Amino acid sequence: MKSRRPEPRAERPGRKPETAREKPSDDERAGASPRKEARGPRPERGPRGGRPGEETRGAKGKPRADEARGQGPGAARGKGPAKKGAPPARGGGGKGARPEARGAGARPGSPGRGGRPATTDDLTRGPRGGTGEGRRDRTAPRPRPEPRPAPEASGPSRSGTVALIGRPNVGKSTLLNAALQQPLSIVSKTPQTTRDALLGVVHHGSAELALLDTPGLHRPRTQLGRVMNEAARDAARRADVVVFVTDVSPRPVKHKEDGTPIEPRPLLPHPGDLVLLADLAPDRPALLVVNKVDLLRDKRHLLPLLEAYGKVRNFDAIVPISAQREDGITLVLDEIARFLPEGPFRYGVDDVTDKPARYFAAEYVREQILRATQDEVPHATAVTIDRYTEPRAPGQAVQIDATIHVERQGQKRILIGAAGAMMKRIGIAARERIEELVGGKVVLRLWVRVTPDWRESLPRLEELGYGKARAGGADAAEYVIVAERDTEADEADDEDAGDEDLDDDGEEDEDRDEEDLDDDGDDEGTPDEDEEE
Ligand SMILES: Nc1nc2c(ncn2[C@@H]2O[C@H](COP(=O)(O)OP(=O)(O)OP(=O)(O)O)[C@@H](O)[C@H]2O)c(=O)[nH]1
Repeated sequence: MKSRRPEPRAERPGRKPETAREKPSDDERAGASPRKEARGPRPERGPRGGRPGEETRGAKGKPRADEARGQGPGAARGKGPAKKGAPPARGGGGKGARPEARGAGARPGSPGRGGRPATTDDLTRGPRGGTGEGRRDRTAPRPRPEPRPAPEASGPSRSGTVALIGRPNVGKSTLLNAALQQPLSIVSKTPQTTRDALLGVVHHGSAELALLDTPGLHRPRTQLGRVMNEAARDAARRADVVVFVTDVSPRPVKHKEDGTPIEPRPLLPHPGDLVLLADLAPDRPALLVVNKVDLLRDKRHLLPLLEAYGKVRNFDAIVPISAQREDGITLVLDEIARFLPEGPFRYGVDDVTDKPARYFAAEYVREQILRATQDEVPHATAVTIDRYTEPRAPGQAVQIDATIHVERQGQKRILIGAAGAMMKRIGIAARERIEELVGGKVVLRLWVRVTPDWRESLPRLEELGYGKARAGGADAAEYVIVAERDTEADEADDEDAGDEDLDDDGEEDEDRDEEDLDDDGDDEGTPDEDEEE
Protein backbone atom coordinates (compact mmCIF):
# COMPACT_ATOMS: atom_id res chain seq x y z
CA MET A 1 0.00 0.00 0.00
CA LYS A 2 1.09 3.46 -0.73
CA SER A 3 1.12 5.91 2.06
CA ARG A 4 -0.87 8.96 2.51
CA ARG A 5 0.89 11.69 4.34
CA PRO A 6 -0.65 12.60 7.60
CA GLU A 7 -0.78 16.18 8.54
CA PRO A 8 1.41 17.23 11.41
CA ARG A 9 -0.55 16.60 14.49
CA ALA A 10 -1.27 19.20 17.03
CA GLU A 11 0.04 19.07 20.50
CA ARG A 12 -2.12 17.18 22.86
CA PRO A 13 -2.67 17.78 26.48
CA GLY A 14 -1.15 15.38 28.93
CA ARG A 15 -3.05 12.44 30.17
CA LYS A 16 -2.68 10.37 33.22
CA PRO A 17 -1.80 6.74 33.21
CA GLU A 18 -4.27 4.21 34.33
CA THR A 19 -3.47 1.65 36.88
CA ALA A 20 -2.79 -1.73 35.41
CA ARG A 21 -5.16 -4.43 36.33
CA GLU A 22 -4.99 -8.13 36.18
CA LYS A 23 -7.33 -10.49 34.57
CA PRO A 24 -8.11 -13.82 36.13
CA SER A 25 -7.33 -17.06 34.38
CA ASP A 26 -4.33 -17.68 32.25
CA ASP A 27 -4.35 -14.34 30.61
CA GLU A 28 -3.13 -11.29 32.34
CA ARG A 29 -4.04 -7.85 31.32
CA ALA A 30 -2.33 -4.67 32.07
CA GLY A 31 -3.85 -1.55 30.71
CA ALA A 32 -1.98 1.60 30.38
CA SER A 33 -4.25 4.46 29.90
CA PRO A 34 -3.16 7.18 27.60
CA ARG A 35 -0.85 9.81 28.82
CA LYS A 36 0.99 11.98 26.48
CA GLU A 37 3.42 14.72 26.86
CA ALA A 38 2.99 17.80 24.81
CA ARG A 39 5.36 18.00 21.94
CA GLY A 40 6.60 20.65 19.71
CA PRO A 41 6.45 20.95 15.99
CA ARG A 42 8.35 18.49 13.92
CA PRO A 43 11.29 19.84 12.01
CA GLU A 44 11.60 19.36 8.33
CA ARG A 45 13.62 16.52 7.06
CA GLY A 46 16.98 17.78 6.26
CA PRO A 47 19.85 16.95 4.11
CA ARG A 48 22.97 15.25 5.15
CA GLY A 49 26.54 16.04 5.12
CA GLY A 50 29.79 14.97 6.53
CA ARG A 51 31.04 15.69 9.94
CA PRO A 52 34.32 16.78 11.26
CA GLY A 53 36.04 14.11 13.16
CA GLU A 54 34.74 11.29 11.12
CA GLU A 55 37.48 8.85 10.53
CA THR A 56 37.86 6.50 7.73
CA ARG A 57 40.38 4.66 5.77
CA GLY A 58 40.69 2.71 2.65
CA ALA A 59 40.50 -0.99 2.55
CA LYS A 60 43.51 -3.12 3.19
CA GLY A 61 44.73 -0.93 5.84
CA LYS A 62 45.77 2.18 4.06
CA PRO A 63 44.72 4.90 6.37
CA ARG A 64 43.41 8.02 4.84
CA ALA A 65 44.88 10.49 7.17
CA ASP A 66 43.31 13.60 5.73
CA GLU A 67 39.94 12.08 5.36
CA ALA A 68 40.22 10.32 8.62
CA ARG A 69 40.06 13.69 10.20
CA GLY A 70 37.06 14.62 8.16
CA GLN A 71 39.06 17.21 6.30
CA GLY A 72 38.49 16.07 2.84
CA PRO A 73 35.58 15.22 0.69
CA GLY A 74 36.97 11.88 -0.25
CA ALA A 75 36.76 10.34 3.14
CA ALA A 76 35.99 6.70 3.50
CA ARG A 77 36.81 5.99 -0.06
CA GLY A 78 38.72 2.85 0.53
CA LYS A 79 39.88 1.16 -2.57
CA GLY A 80 36.52 1.36 -4.07
CA PRO A 81 35.97 0.71 -7.69
CA ALA A 82 39.47 1.77 -8.55
CA LYS A 83 40.75 -1.45 -7.13
CA LYS A 84 37.87 -3.81 -7.54
CA GLY A 85 36.51 -2.05 -10.50
CA ALA A 86 33.23 -0.33 -10.45
CA PRO A 87 30.62 -2.99 -11.01
CA PRO A 88 29.35 -2.54 -14.53
CA ALA A 89 25.77 -2.57 -13.48
CA ARG A 90 26.61 0.00 -10.92
CA GLY A 91 28.21 1.97 -13.58
CA GLY A 92 30.65 4.67 -12.95
CA GLY A 93 30.88 4.05 -9.32
CA GLY A 94 33.91 6.20 -9.06
CA LYS A 95 34.31 9.63 -7.76
CA GLY A 96 32.29 11.20 -10.44
CA ALA A 97 29.21 9.42 -9.35
CA ARG A 98 29.61 10.16 -5.72
CA PRO A 99 27.46 12.49 -3.86
CA GLU A 100 29.29 15.52 -2.80
CA ALA A 101 29.38 17.68 0.22
CA ARG A 102 30.55 15.78 3.15
CA GLY A 103 33.53 15.79 5.37
CA ALA A 104 34.67 19.27 6.12
CA GLY A 105 31.98 21.76 6.44
CA ALA A 106 29.64 19.25 7.74
CA ARG A 107 27.55 19.58 10.79
CA PRO A 108 29.81 20.63 13.58
CA GLY A 109 29.85 19.13 16.96
CA SER A 110 28.15 16.08 18.24
CA PRO A 111 24.46 15.57 18.11
CA GLY A 112 22.36 16.59 20.98
CA ARG A 113 21.26 14.18 23.59
CA GLY A 114 17.84 13.15 24.46
CA GLY A 115 14.95 13.39 22.10
CA ARG A 116 11.80 11.45 21.70
CA PRO A 117 10.78 8.30 19.97
CA ALA A 118 9.55 8.51 16.44
CA THR A 119 6.07 9.51 15.54
CA THR A 120 4.02 8.61 12.57
CA ASP A 121 4.84 11.93 11.09
CA ASP A 122 8.49 11.34 11.53
CA LEU A 123 8.35 7.89 10.14
CA THR A 124 6.90 9.10 6.93
CA ARG A 125 8.40 12.47 6.61
CA GLY A 126 11.70 12.58 8.23
CA PRO A 127 13.67 13.11 11.32
CA ARG A 128 12.75 14.70 14.49
CA GLY A 129 14.62 17.44 16.08
CA GLY A 130 13.37 18.42 19.42
CA THR A 131 14.88 18.74 22.77
CA GLY A 132 14.43 15.29 24.06
CA GLU A 133 11.57 15.86 26.36
CA GLY A 134 9.87 12.72 27.39
CA ARG A 135 12.53 10.47 26.03
CA ARG A 136 13.03 7.29 27.93
CA ASP A 137 15.14 5.36 25.54
CA ARG A 138 18.67 5.58 26.72
CA THR A 139 19.98 3.17 24.14
CA ALA A 140 18.32 4.59 21.09
CA PRO A 141 20.37 7.00 19.07
CA ARG A 142 20.18 10.56 20.12
CA PRO A 143 18.26 12.69 17.71
CA ARG A 144 20.10 15.42 16.03
CA PRO A 145 19.30 18.93 17.05
CA GLU A 146 19.57 19.78 13.41
CA PRO A 147 19.12 17.49 10.48
CA ARG A 148 22.19 16.46 8.60
CA PRO A 149 22.79 18.51 5.52
CA ALA A 150 22.25 16.32 2.50
CA PRO A 151 24.74 15.79 -0.22
CA GLU A 152 23.70 17.29 -3.45
CA ALA A 153 22.24 14.88 -5.91
CA SER A 154 24.77 14.40 -8.63
CA GLY A 155 25.20 11.85 -11.32
CA PRO A 156 22.74 9.14 -12.17
CA SER A 157 20.30 7.95 -9.57
CA ARG A 158 21.24 4.78 -7.76
CA SER A 159 19.14 2.47 -5.69
CA GLY A 160 19.50 -0.91 -4.13
CA THR A 161 19.27 -3.11 -1.10
CA VAL A 162 21.90 -2.95 1.61
CA ALA A 163 22.20 -5.64 4.26
CA LEU A 164 23.61 -4.70 7.65
CA ILE A 165 25.23 -7.93 8.76
CA GLY A 166 27.22 -8.86 11.82
CA ARG A 167 27.37 -10.53 15.18
CA PRO A 168 24.74 -9.71 17.79
CA ASN A 169 25.03 -6.50 19.73
CA VAL A 170 27.55 -4.78 17.49
CA GLY A 171 25.18 -1.91 16.76
CA LYS A 172 23.42 -2.73 13.51
CA SER A 173 20.06 -1.44 14.70
CA THR A 174 21.68 1.64 16.13
CA LEU A 175 23.33 2.26 12.79
CA LEU A 176 20.03 1.89 10.97
CA ASN A 177 18.37 4.33 13.33
CA ALA A 178 21.19 6.79 12.98
CA ALA A 179 20.96 6.58 9.21
CA LEU A 180 17.21 7.11 9.38
CA GLN A 181 17.60 9.75 12.06
CA GLN A 182 14.82 8.17 14.02
CA PRO A 183 14.64 5.26 16.44
CA LEU A 184 12.67 2.91 14.22
CA SER A 185 14.40 -0.33 15.12
CA ILE A 186 14.46 -1.48 18.70
CA VAL A 187 17.84 -1.33 20.38
CA SER A 188 18.95 -3.00 23.53
CA LYS A 189 22.02 -3.99 25.41
CA THR A 190 21.18 -7.63 25.14
CA PRO A 191 22.43 -9.55 22.15
CA GLN A 192 19.87 -10.87 19.69
CA THR A 193 17.40 -8.11 20.11
CA THR A 194 16.62 -7.99 16.41
CA ARG A 195 14.73 -11.07 15.26
CA ASP A 196 13.75 -10.22 11.74
CA ALA A 197 15.03 -8.18 8.86
CA LEU A 198 13.73 -4.64 9.05
CA LEU A 199 13.76 -2.23 6.15
CA GLY A 200 14.68 1.40 6.51
CA VAL A 201 14.77 3.58 3.42
CA VAL A 202 17.30 6.38 3.29
CA HIS A 203 17.55 8.89 0.48
CA HIS A 204 21.02 10.23 0.29
CA GLY A 205 21.85 12.61 -2.49
CA SER A 206 21.18 10.83 -5.74
CA ALA A 207 21.00 7.45 -4.04
CA GLU A 208 18.24 5.50 -2.41
CA LEU A 209 19.44 2.99 0.17
CA ALA A 210 17.07 0.24 1.20
CA LEU A 211 18.86 -0.66 4.42
CA LEU A 212 18.03 -4.00 5.99
CA ASP A 213 18.73 -4.34 9.67
CA THR A 214 19.18 -8.02 10.39
CA PRO A 215 19.39 -10.35 13.38
CA GLY A 216 22.88 -10.85 14.70
CA LEU A 217 24.46 -14.00 13.34
CA HIS A 218 25.15 -16.37 16.19
CA ARG A 219 25.30 -19.98 17.16
CA PRO A 220 21.70 -21.11 17.27
CA ARG A 221 20.39 -23.34 19.97
CA THR A 222 16.74 -23.08 19.13
CA GLN A 223 14.59 -23.08 16.06
CA LEU A 224 14.07 -19.40 16.63
CA GLY A 225 17.81 -18.86 16.49
CA ARG A 226 18.04 -20.72 13.23
CA VAL A 227 15.18 -18.71 11.78
CA MET A 228 16.89 -15.51 12.85
CA ASN A 229 20.18 -16.53 11.29
CA GLU A 230 18.41 -17.44 8.09
CA ALA A 231 16.73 -14.05 7.99
CA ALA A 232 20.14 -12.41 8.16
CA ARG A 233 21.71 -14.66 5.58
CA ASP A 234 18.75 -14.19 3.27
CA ALA A 235 19.15 -10.43 3.53
CA ALA A 236 22.82 -10.75 2.66
CA ARG A 237 22.00 -12.93 -0.32
CA ARG A 238 19.58 -10.46 -1.84
CA ALA A 239 21.54 -7.34 -1.09
CA ASP A 240 23.31 -5.25 -3.66
CA VAL A 241 25.79 -4.15 -1.04
CA VAL A 242 26.74 -5.84 2.21
CA VAL A 243 27.76 -3.75 5.18
CA PHE A 244 29.53 -5.89 7.70
CA VAL A 245 29.28 -4.32 11.11
CA THR A 246 31.63 -5.08 13.95
CA ASP A 247 32.52 -3.25 17.11
CA VAL A 248 35.34 -2.40 19.41
CA SER A 249 34.95 -2.50 23.11
CA PRO A 250 37.60 -1.61 25.61
CA ARG A 251 38.90 -4.25 27.93
CA PRO A 252 39.36 -3.15 31.48
CA VAL A 253 42.82 -1.86 32.14
CA LYS A 254 44.80 -4.41 34.14
CA HIS A 255 47.45 -3.46 36.61
CA LYS A 256 50.65 -5.00 37.84
CA GLU A 257 51.10 -5.73 41.51
CA ASP A 258 52.76 -2.39 42.00
CA GLY A 259 49.74 -0.69 40.52
CA THR A 260 51.22 0.32 37.19
CA PRO A 261 48.88 -0.30 34.30
CA ILE A 262 49.69 -3.08 31.89
CA GLU A 263 49.90 -1.98 28.30
CA PRO A 264 46.82 -3.40 26.65
CA ARG A 265 47.20 -5.84 23.85
CA PRO A 266 46.42 -4.61 20.37
CA LEU A 267 42.89 -5.05 19.19
CA LEU A 268 42.36 -7.95 16.86
CA PRO A 269 39.46 -8.85 14.61
CA HIS A 270 36.85 -10.75 16.53
CA PRO A 271 37.18 -14.49 15.91
CA GLY A 272 33.50 -14.73 15.14
CA ASP A 273 33.94 -12.14 12.44
CA LEU A 274 36.58 -14.29 10.79
CA VAL A 275 34.04 -17.06 10.51
CA LEU A 276 31.33 -14.88 9.14
CA LEU A 277 33.58 -13.13 6.67
CA ALA A 278 34.86 -16.38 5.27
CA ASP A 279 31.79 -16.89 3.13
CA LEU A 280 29.90 -13.66 3.28
CA ALA A 281 28.63 -12.61 -0.11
CA PRO A 282 32.02 -12.85 -1.79
CA ASP A 283 30.62 -11.71 -5.11
CA ARG A 284 29.41 -8.28 -4.20
CA PRO A 285 30.61 -5.04 -2.73
CA ALA A 286 31.28 -5.25 0.96
CA LEU A 287 31.95 -2.45 3.39
CA LEU A 288 33.25 -2.85 6.88
CA VAL A 289 31.86 -0.62 9.58
CA VAL A 290 33.78 -0.69 12.84
CA ASN A 291 31.38 0.63 15.44
CA LYS A 292 31.64 1.91 19.00
CA VAL A 293 34.93 3.69 18.50
CA ASP A 294 33.77 6.06 21.20
CA LEU A 295 34.63 3.29 23.64
CA LEU A 296 38.27 3.36 22.72
CA ARG A 297 40.23 5.31 25.24
CA ASP A 298 43.30 5.24 23.12
CA LYS A 299 42.51 5.76 19.47
CA ARG A 300 45.98 4.55 18.52
CA HIS A 301 44.59 1.06 18.78
CA LEU A 302 42.13 1.69 16.02
CA LEU A 303 44.49 1.83 13.08
CA PRO A 304 46.07 -1.61 13.62
CA LEU A 305 42.63 -3.07 14.02
CA LEU A 306 41.44 -1.59 10.76
CA GLU A 307 44.56 -2.86 9.05
CA ALA A 308 43.98 -6.32 10.43
CA TYR A 309 40.41 -6.34 9.17
CA GLY A 310 41.60 -5.14 5.80
CA LYS A 311 43.64 -8.32 5.51
CA VAL A 312 40.67 -10.53 6.27
CA ARG A 313 38.71 -9.41 3.26
CA ASN A 314 39.14 -7.11 0.37
CA PHE A 315 36.67 -4.59 1.67
CA ASP A 316 35.62 -1.81 -0.62
CA ALA A 317 35.81 0.58 2.26
CA ILE A 318 36.37 0.51 5.99
CA VAL A 319 34.66 3.13 8.09
CA PRO A 320 35.07 3.45 11.84
CA ILE A 321 32.04 5.03 13.43
CA SER A 322 30.14 5.60 16.59
CA ALA A 323 26.55 4.87 15.68
CA GLN A 324 25.40 5.91 19.09
CA ARG A 325 27.01 9.31 18.76
CA GLU A 326 26.14 9.42 15.09
CA ASP A 327 29.73 9.97 14.14
CA GLY A 328 30.67 8.67 10.73
CA ILE A 329 27.16 7.96 9.52
CA THR A 330 27.40 10.25 6.53
CA LEU A 331 30.57 8.57 5.41
CA VAL A 332 28.94 5.19 5.63
CA LEU A 333 26.04 6.39 3.51
CA ASP A 334 28.43 7.95 1.02
CA GLU A 335 30.34 4.73 0.64
CA ILE A 336 27.26 2.60 0.28
CA ALA A 337 25.84 4.95 -2.33
CA ARG A 338 28.92 4.56 -4.47
CA PHE A 339 28.34 0.86 -4.89
CA LEU A 340 24.64 0.79 -5.54
CA PRO A 341 23.49 -0.04 -9.03
CA GLU A 342 22.23 2.73 -11.20
CA GLY A 343 18.48 2.82 -11.35
CA PRO A 344 15.38 4.70 -10.40
CA PHE A 345 14.20 5.08 -6.83
CA ARG A 346 11.76 2.43 -5.70
CA TYR A 347 10.29 4.31 -2.81
CA GLY A 348 8.86 7.70 -2.28
CA VAL A 349 11.21 10.22 -0.80
CA ASP A 350 9.18 10.22 2.39
CA ASP A 351 8.91 6.46 2.73
CA VAL A 352 10.76 4.95 5.62
CA THR A 353 9.83 1.32 5.98
CA ASP A 354 7.50 -1.36 4.78
CA LYS A 355 6.02 -2.66 7.98
CA PRO A 356 2.68 -1.53 9.32
CA ALA A 357 2.21 0.20 12.62
CA ARG A 358 1.02 -3.00 14.26
CA TYR A 359 4.41 -4.57 13.64
CA PHE A 360 6.07 -1.79 15.55
CA ALA A 361 3.43 -1.91 18.25
CA ALA A 362 4.49 -5.48 18.96
CA GLU A 363 8.16 -4.61 18.73
CA TYR A 364 7.85 -1.69 21.10
CA VAL A 365 6.11 -3.86 23.66
CA ARG A 366 8.95 -6.32 23.37
CA GLU A 367 11.43 -3.49 23.65
CA GLN A 368 10.02 -2.52 27.02
CA ILE A 369 10.11 -6.12 28.17
CA LEU A 370 13.76 -6.21 27.23
CA ARG A 371 14.38 -3.15 29.31
CA ALA A 372 12.34 -4.17 32.28
CA THR A 373 13.29 -7.80 32.69
CA GLN A 374 16.38 -9.90 32.71
CA ASP A 375 17.62 -13.45 32.98
CA GLU A 376 15.69 -15.85 30.82
CA VAL A 377 12.52 -13.81 30.44
CA PRO A 378 13.47 -11.59 27.51
CA HIS A 379 14.63 -14.45 25.32
CA ALA A 380 11.54 -16.47 26.05
CA THR A 381 9.20 -13.64 25.11
CA ALA A 382 7.28 -13.00 21.92
CA VAL A 383 4.53 -10.48 21.30
CA THR A 384 1.56 -10.78 18.99
CA ILE A 385 -1.07 -8.20 18.17
CA ASP A 386 -4.55 -9.60 18.60
CA ARG A 387 -6.40 -6.45 17.68
CA TYR A 388 -5.35 -3.16 16.17
CA THR A 389 -8.25 -0.85 15.59
CA GLU A 390 -7.94 2.60 14.18
CA PRO A 391 -9.93 5.41 15.74
CA ARG A 392 -13.30 5.99 14.14
CA ALA A 393 -13.37 9.66 14.95
CA PRO A 394 -10.84 12.36 15.62
CA GLY A 395 -9.57 12.34 19.14
CA GLN A 396 -10.31 8.69 19.70
CA ALA A 397 -7.59 6.23 20.50
CA VAL A 398 -6.02 3.43 18.57
CA GLN A 399 -7.10 0.28 20.36
CA ILE A 400 -4.43 -2.38 20.63
CA ASP A 401 -4.70 -5.77 22.27
CA ALA A 402 -1.42 -7.63 22.48
CA THR A 403 -0.42 -10.98 23.89
CA ILE A 404 2.97 -11.54 25.43
CA HIS A 405 3.98 -15.14 25.05
CA VAL A 406 6.35 -16.72 27.50
CA GLU A 407 7.37 -20.32 27.88
CA ARG A 408 6.88 -20.98 31.58
CA GLN A 409 4.63 -20.01 34.44
CA GLY A 410 7.60 -18.60 36.32
CA GLN A 411 8.35 -16.22 33.50
CA LYS A 412 4.75 -15.14 33.48
CA ARG A 413 4.90 -14.38 37.16
CA ILE A 414 8.01 -12.29 36.67
CA LEU A 415 6.44 -10.36 33.82
CA ILE A 416 3.33 -9.56 35.78
CA GLY A 417 5.26 -8.66 38.88
CA ALA A 418 3.96 -7.91 42.32
CA ALA A 419 0.42 -6.63 42.05
CA GLY A 420 0.93 -6.25 38.33
CA ALA A 421 3.62 -3.63 38.79
CA MET A 422 5.93 -4.99 36.11
CA MET A 423 3.15 -5.25 33.56
CA LYS A 424 2.04 -1.77 34.35
CA ARG A 425 5.51 -0.40 33.85
CA ILE A 426 5.92 -2.21 30.56
CA GLY A 427 2.47 -1.24 29.39
CA ILE A 428 2.85 2.44 30.11
CA ALA A 429 6.25 2.70 28.50
CA ALA A 430 5.18 0.72 25.43
CA ARG A 431 2.00 2.70 25.04
CA GLU A 432 3.89 5.96 25.10
CA ARG A 433 6.33 4.72 22.51
CA ILE A 434 3.48 3.55 20.26
CA GLU A 435 1.69 6.84 20.68
CA GLU A 436 4.73 8.57 19.33
CA LEU A 437 4.72 6.16 16.43
CA VAL A 438 1.09 6.58 15.45
CA GLY A 439 0.86 10.21 16.40
CA GLY A 440 -2.20 9.87 18.54
CA LYS A 441 -3.77 8.30 21.55
CA VAL A 442 -3.38 4.62 22.14
CA VAL A 443 -5.14 2.28 24.49
CA LEU A 444 -2.94 -0.73 24.97
CA ARG A 445 -4.07 -3.91 26.65
CA LEU A 446 -1.53 -6.56 27.36
CA TRP A 447 -2.05 -10.19 28.22
CA VAL A 448 0.56 -12.68 29.24
CA ARG A 449 0.16 -16.22 28.07
CA VAL A 450 2.22 -19.32 28.54
CA THR A 451 2.98 -20.86 25.17
CA PRO A 452 5.32 -23.70 26.06
CA ASP A 453 8.45 -24.15 24.01
CA TRP A 454 7.34 -21.76 21.31
CA ARG A 455 10.94 -21.19 20.31
CA GLU A 456 11.34 -24.83 19.37
CA SER A 457 8.16 -25.29 17.41
CA LEU A 458 8.14 -24.28 13.77
CA PRO A 459 4.35 -24.06 13.67
CA ARG A 460 4.42 -21.88 16.76
CA LEU A 461 7.11 -19.71 15.25
CA GLU A 462 4.94 -19.31 12.20
CA GLU A 463 2.00 -18.32 14.34
CA LEU A 464 4.10 -15.79 16.15
CA GLY A 465 5.32 -14.34 12.90
CA TYR A 466 8.82 -15.73 12.63
CA GLY A 467 10.22 -17.46 9.63
CA LYS A 468 7.58 -16.45 7.18
CA ALA A 469 8.35 -15.03 3.83
CA ARG A 470 7.77 -11.38 4.46
CA ALA A 471 7.07 -8.60 2.15
CA GLY A 472 9.67 -5.98 2.41
CA GLY A 473 12.89 -4.63 1.19
CA ALA A 474 13.48 -3.60 -2.30
CA ASP A 475 11.85 -6.73 -3.61
CA ALA A 476 8.46 -5.83 -2.35
CA ALA A 477 6.09 -4.96 -5.11
CA GLU A 478 3.75 -3.43 -2.62
CA TYR A 479 4.67 -2.07 0.66
CA VAL A 480 2.99 -0.66 3.65
CA ILE A 481 4.10 2.54 5.18
CA VAL A 482 4.01 2.68 8.90
CA ALA A 483 2.36 6.04 8.83
CA GLU A 484 -0.60 4.59 7.10
CA ARG A 485 -2.84 4.03 9.97
CA ASP A 486 -5.59 2.10 8.26
CA THR A 487 -3.99 -1.24 8.77
CA GLU A 488 -6.46 -4.01 8.31
CA ALA A 489 -7.36 -5.80 11.46
CA ASP A 490 -6.90 -9.14 9.81
CA GLU A 491 -3.48 -8.37 8.48
CA ALA A 492 -2.16 -11.42 10.21
CA ASP A 493 0.97 -11.60 8.16
CA ASP A 494 2.20 -8.48 9.76
CA GLU A 495 1.79 -9.69 13.27
CA ASP A 496 5.38 -10.62 13.43
CA ALA A 497 6.09 -9.52 16.87
CA GLY A 498 9.73 -9.87 17.43
CA ASP A 499 10.92 -10.83 20.80
CA GLU A 500 14.31 -10.87 22.23
CA ASP A 501 15.81 -10.49 25.57
CA LEU A 502 17.36 -7.47 27.07
CA ASP A 503 18.80 -6.86 30.40
CA ASP A 504 17.86 -3.64 31.98
CA ASP A 505 21.26 -3.34 33.50
CA GLY A 506 23.01 -3.69 30.23
CA GLU A 507 24.83 -6.87 31.11
CA GLU A 508 25.03 -9.51 28.49
CA ASP A 509 22.55 -12.02 29.65
CA GLU A 510 24.00 -15.00 31.37
CA ASP A 511 21.33 -17.40 30.46
CA ARG A 512 20.53 -16.42 26.99
CA ASP A 513 19.70 -19.20 24.71
CA GLU A 514 21.77 -18.31 21.77
CA GLU A 515 25.40 -17.55 21.60
CA ASP A 516 27.58 -15.49 19.40
CA LEU A 517 30.06 -17.05 17.13
CA ASP A 518 32.97 -18.23 19.09
CA ASP A 519 36.64 -18.02 18.77
CA ASP A 520 37.23 -21.21 16.92
CA GLY A 521 35.28 -19.90 14.04
CA ASP A 522 33.09 -22.88 13.51
CA ASP A 523 29.83 -21.11 14.03
CA GLU A 524 29.63 -22.85 17.33
CA GLY A 525 31.03 -21.40 20.41
CA THR A 526 31.18 -19.00 23.17
CA PRO A 527 29.49 -15.68 23.48
CA ASP A 528 31.07 -12.53 22.30
CA GLU A 529 34.12 -11.32 23.97
CA ASP A 530 34.48 -7.65 23.67
CA GLU A 531 37.74 -6.53 22.32
CA GLU A 532 39.57 -4.29 24.57
CA GLU A 533 41.76 -1.43 24.04
N1 LIG B 1 29.23 2.91 23.19
C1 LIG B 1 28.51 2.61 22.11
N2 LIG B 1 27.48 1.76 22.22
C2 LIG B 1 26.77 1.48 21.10
C3 LIG B 1 27.09 2.04 19.86
N3 LIG B 1 26.23 1.56 18.94
C4 LIG B 1 25.41 0.74 19.60
N4 LIG B 1 25.72 0.68 20.90
C5 LIG B 1 25.06 -0.09 21.94
O1 LIG B 1 25.26 -1.46 21.68
C6 LIG B 1 24.13 -2.20 22.10
C7 LIG B 1 23.63 -3.04 20.96
O2 LIG B 1 23.17 -2.18 19.94
P1 LIG B 1 22.18 -2.71 18.82
O3 LIG B 1 22.02 -1.64 17.82
O4 LIG B 1 20.94 -3.27 19.43
O5 LIG B 1 23.04 -3.90 18.23
P2 LIG B 1 22.60 -4.99 17.13
O6 LIG B 1 23.81 -5.33 16.35
O7 LIG B 1 21.44 -4.51 16.34
O8 LIG B 1 22.19 -6.19 18.08
P3 LIG B 1 21.38 -7.54 17.75
O9 LIG B 1 19.93 -7.19 17.76
O10 LIG B 1 21.76 -8.41 18.87
O11 LIG B 1 21.85 -8.06 16.43
C8 LIG B 1 23.10 -1.18 22.58
O12 LIG B 1 23.22 -1.08 23.98
C9 LIG B 1 23.56 0.09 21.93
O13 LIG B 1 23.18 1.25 22.66
C10 LIG B 1 28.19 2.97 19.79
O14 LIG B 1 28.53 3.54 18.76
N5 LIG B 1 28.85 3.20 20.95
